[in-house]
Amino acid sequence: MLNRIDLRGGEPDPRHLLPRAQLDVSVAVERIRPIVAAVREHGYQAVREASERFDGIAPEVLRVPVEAIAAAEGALDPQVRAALLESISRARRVHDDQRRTDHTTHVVPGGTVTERWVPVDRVGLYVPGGLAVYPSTVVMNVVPAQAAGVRSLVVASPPQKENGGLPDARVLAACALLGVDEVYAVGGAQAVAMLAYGCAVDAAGSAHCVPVDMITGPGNIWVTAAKRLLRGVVGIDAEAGPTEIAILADDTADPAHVAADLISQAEHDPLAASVLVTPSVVLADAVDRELTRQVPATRHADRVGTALGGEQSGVVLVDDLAAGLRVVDAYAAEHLEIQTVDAREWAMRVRNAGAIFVGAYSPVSLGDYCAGSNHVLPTGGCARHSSGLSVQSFLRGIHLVEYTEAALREVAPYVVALSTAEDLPAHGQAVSARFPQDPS
Ligand SMILES: NC(=O)c1ccc[n+]([C@@H]2O[C@H](COP(=O)([O-])OP(=O)(O)OC[C@H]3O[C@@H](n4cnc5c(N)ncnc54)[C@H](O)[C@@H]3O)[C@@H](O)[C@H]2O)c1
Ligand SMILES: N[C@H](CO)Cc1c[nH]c[nH+]1
Ligand SMILES: [Zn+2]
Repeated sequence: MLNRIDLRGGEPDPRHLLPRAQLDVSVAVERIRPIVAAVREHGYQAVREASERFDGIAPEVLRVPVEAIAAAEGALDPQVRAALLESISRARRVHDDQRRTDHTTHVVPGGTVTERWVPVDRVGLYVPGGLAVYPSTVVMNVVPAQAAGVRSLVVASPPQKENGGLPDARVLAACALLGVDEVYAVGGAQAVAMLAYGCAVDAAGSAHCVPVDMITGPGNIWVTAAKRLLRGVVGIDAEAGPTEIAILADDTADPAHVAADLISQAEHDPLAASVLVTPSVVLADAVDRELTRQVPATRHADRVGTALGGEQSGVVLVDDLAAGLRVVDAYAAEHLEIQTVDAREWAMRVRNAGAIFVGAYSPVSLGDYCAGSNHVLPTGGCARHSSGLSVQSFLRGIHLVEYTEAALREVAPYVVALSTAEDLPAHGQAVSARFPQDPS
């Protein structure tokens, strides 16, 4: 069922053997560029046109009334409420622990550098709502932003025809549980553009969205492309696009569980990637049989079949786990499961992954909802350089430089020497001007 890539008996560069999905973010950027330009120029009208085109509904009032948010919470299924509260409480425990304190380094007597951690002022949190709806992503965005101390939080999520053009009711309820009351019924690239550029008053006079400083959150290829395009206008977190799972497994892994985990992430998106890396042909064959059995029975069989059959998914056969480790490191998956003997030891050797799920009882779905970890994670190989969403994502470190007169005098010759070396003598002059009596 899965494409098979055989790397045994050699050491070819695995980066060329595990392609990502054919529609990549750089191609998508060109397609959404006109949407972003239109929102910048025409604001509300362009947002509505794009919503009509891509979501099939364009609410007249983009900002969700606070009464609708409260009503959604009131109508929330008790089981979903309990699950969301548990998810919030576990995520809070982890993210509260990530808070940073200011730190002062005494560089020399009289000379200090203090690092102040200052939260971003206003943040736009994207919550997907196309093929699936994501109340859990409200939790994963809002909890770290609140723990960081962000003052102004706004959520954007696509309008749903089934909810009269409002975002999904469970998404709204999750916002209510977390105390977020600024929510817009906008999705896709138009939402990212609206958050970045702001949006003037709408026909009803109430959709005034003030621009944000930063946009975080996951989304499909179009959302990810818009974040890449608008990076610089606003800050963004890592590119958290179509979901990926890689599983490094040996023949101790249960093939039914491996298959279930591959399917679980493939159900997000036809562009999702599910990759098994193993030295065991026996396991690979057994997983294939399990997929043949399980896929037709799964609710989103079509989407899952497309994702698993795409060139971005497959089984990679390797000589041994050490070779498998090199493959998963080169791939840098959003999620990496390790289902091997000594799983923790292998996990500790991994260099590149958004999050690592260790052993038979830590599947990705646990992390998606209730582990306490964050599920907004880098995709497309961005795990080589970026982290998942955390408190740190919402903080800026600002250096406070404080030198006394004596400390500046002591270092002045070095500043002058370096400014001369760079042919920027005014820099040195700005220091020596403070000590006119000193020999230069
Ligand atoms: N990496 C992560 O951390 C993470 C977490 C959760 C979900 N995800 C991913 O988020 C994505 C959610 O996707 P989704 O589609 O369900 O919701 P979404 O909200 O990301 O996308 C829906 C929006 O896409 C826009 N759109 C649809 N077709 C378009 C087109 N042809 N051109 C331009 N815009 C278009 C629409 O405006 C719509 O509102 C999935 O790919 C999932 O794998 C990633
Ligand atoms: N697996 C997704 C991250 O790629 C997160 C998620 C939310 N809901 C279900 N799954
Ligand atoms: Zn998931």
